[in-house]
Parts: sequence; C-alpha cells; structure tokens
Amino acid sequence: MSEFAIRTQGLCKHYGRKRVLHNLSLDLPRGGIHALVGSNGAGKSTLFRLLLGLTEPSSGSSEILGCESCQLTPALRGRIGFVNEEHTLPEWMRVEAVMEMQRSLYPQWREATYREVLGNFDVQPGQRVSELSRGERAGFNLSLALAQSPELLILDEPTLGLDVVAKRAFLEALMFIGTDSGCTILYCSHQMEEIERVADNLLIMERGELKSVSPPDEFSARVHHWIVEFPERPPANNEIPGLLQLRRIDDSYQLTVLDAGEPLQQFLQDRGARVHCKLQVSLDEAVNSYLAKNHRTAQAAQ
Ligand SMILES: Nc1ncnc2c1ncn2[C@@H]1O[C@H](COP(=O)(O)OP(=O)(O)OP(=O)(O)O)[C@@H](O)[C@H]1O
Repeated sequence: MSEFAIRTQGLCKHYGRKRVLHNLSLDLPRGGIHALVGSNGAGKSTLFRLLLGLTEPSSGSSEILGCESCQLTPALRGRIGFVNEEHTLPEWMRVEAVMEMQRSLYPQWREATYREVLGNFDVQPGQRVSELSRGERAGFNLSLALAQSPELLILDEPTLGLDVVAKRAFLEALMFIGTDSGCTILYCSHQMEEIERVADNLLIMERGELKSVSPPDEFSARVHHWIVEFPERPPANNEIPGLLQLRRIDDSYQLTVLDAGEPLQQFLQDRGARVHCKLQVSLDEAVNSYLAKNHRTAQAAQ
C-alpha cells in the first residue's frame, strides 16, 4: 500500500494556449485534513478533476491511493468520495432511495453519521432531489459522502451555501471522520476560519502553481505586520523586502511582510525609518495578503 494518498509529478494542464496547472508536484501522506486554497481560477478544481481521472493532463502524472489517476477501477473509485460545488445528484430520485442505493454500495456505511449530518436540514425522506433547496442539497450530498467512510474524501467548496448551524455540523462530522477513521480529506475552500478550525495541512495554489505546503499555523507565523514611520515618502513597493501589502495608518505605514527579518530591518534602518512594532497576523490575513499580492486586480491598481 502506498504511504501517500495523493502523488503528482510535474503535473501540467493547458486548455488551448491557456496554462491552468504548471509543473505541480505534491506528495500528500495518508490521513489528516488537507485544505487547498487559492484565488478564483487558481486551478483547484482542475487539480481535483485530474486526480480523479476526469480529465487528462497535458504532461506529468498523478496517483491516487497508489493507482494512476487515468487507471482508476470502479473498485478503487468506491474507496474515494468526491463532492463538487454543484452537488450533482439524481434529480428524479427521492431522498430515501438515493440513500438506500448508496448504503448498498458502501460496506462501511455509517448510518449514525448520515442521520446526524442530515438532521440539520429539514429534508424529508420522500422528497425528490429536484425539490431540495441549494443548502439542503449540499447537506444531503455531504451526509452521503461522510457516511460512505471513504479512504480518501475530496471536497470542492463543500460548505458553499450552508447556514452557520449546518456548516458547524458538517465541520464537526468532518473532524470526527478525519481523526476517527484515518480517512484522508482534501478539501478546497475560501473560508479561512473553517480551515483554521479543521485543517492539519494547508496547501496554497496561485495561478496553477503550488506555492506552499505546511501546517496552517506555520504559514501564518511567516507573515507579520510591521508598523513603520518613514522620514519622508515610503520606498516603492517592489523595493521593500518581503512586502505583500502596504497600508497607510495616520502618519505610519502598516507593512504586511512574508519571511522578512534581518533584510527588512536593515533596509528600514538604511532609510532612517522607525519600526514601532511587529504584530502577528491571523491565518485569514496571512493567506489573503499573500494571495492579494499577485491578484490581477491588485496588480492593475499598482
Ligand atoms: N474546460 C475548460 N476550458 C478552458 N478553460 C478552462 C476549462 N476549465 C477550466 N478552465 C480555466 O482554468 C482555470 C482554472 O479553473 P479552476 O476551475 O480549476 O479554478 P479554481 O481554482 O477551482 O477556481 P474557483 O475558486 O473560482 O472555483 C480558470 O482560469 C478557468 O477559466
């Protein structure tokens, strides 16, 4: 058995002349909750589709539970759960019938998990899938996925459209499954407070490239706010070592910086700047400042 749940090597994907994934190499060990973040269009869903063998790479390779993505057998697919943001389900079927079909397909079916997660929604067993609201459909789909006890669970923005109570219930079920059954969960979200709560590992993607893989708190520890006063105008953004964002606060400036220690200290000293303090940042601020630096609109505004 491969010690990795997911392995990719030099994975590339182009659509015509558009480069969507570039040289992505990743070794994801089995177990734990791995959160994938990135701006819109970074390539997260494309990576999921490649891993699941739903689309072919332009070059490079990917493996999932030790099997090449393009050769996944129905038996192996049965060990992998996948929930996409559209929550694709058979519209014409009744809730009870969908559940029974799933229960018969998955020997490790967890009835208690199914009932607990679905219990947060006013979904009746006799309702047709087509009659469910967006949030109910999401909740139903997630309760099915979590109850299947898959070895690997891939979730593409699973909590989109859920209210706070449903979201909390889902996250608790996710954490339970992650710790109790040893399931590997790869989960993509824009909700940083969720990630902070549940994720053991944080993967950051930017424009088709994997930029960082580390525990979430290790990533936020790399980013700080430095509150600085310059004697005159501040230097140009691209001169400041490690700068992600610069914001004016009264007579001072807040520099949000990545991995900036001694070189930044020296740079500021050389310009006669006074450092008032250095502050830790939340994961939300750290990731958003990091992604904002290379965001198209941020660049256009500079
Ligand atoms: N079939 C396709 N043909 C052409 N371009 C595509 C196709 N599928 C995806 N893309 C492009 O690939 C890029 C990555 O898309 P993808 O859906 O993987 O991004 P994402 O990171 O999941 O974004 P989001 O957070 O907005 O869901 C986008 O720029 C998208 O327009």
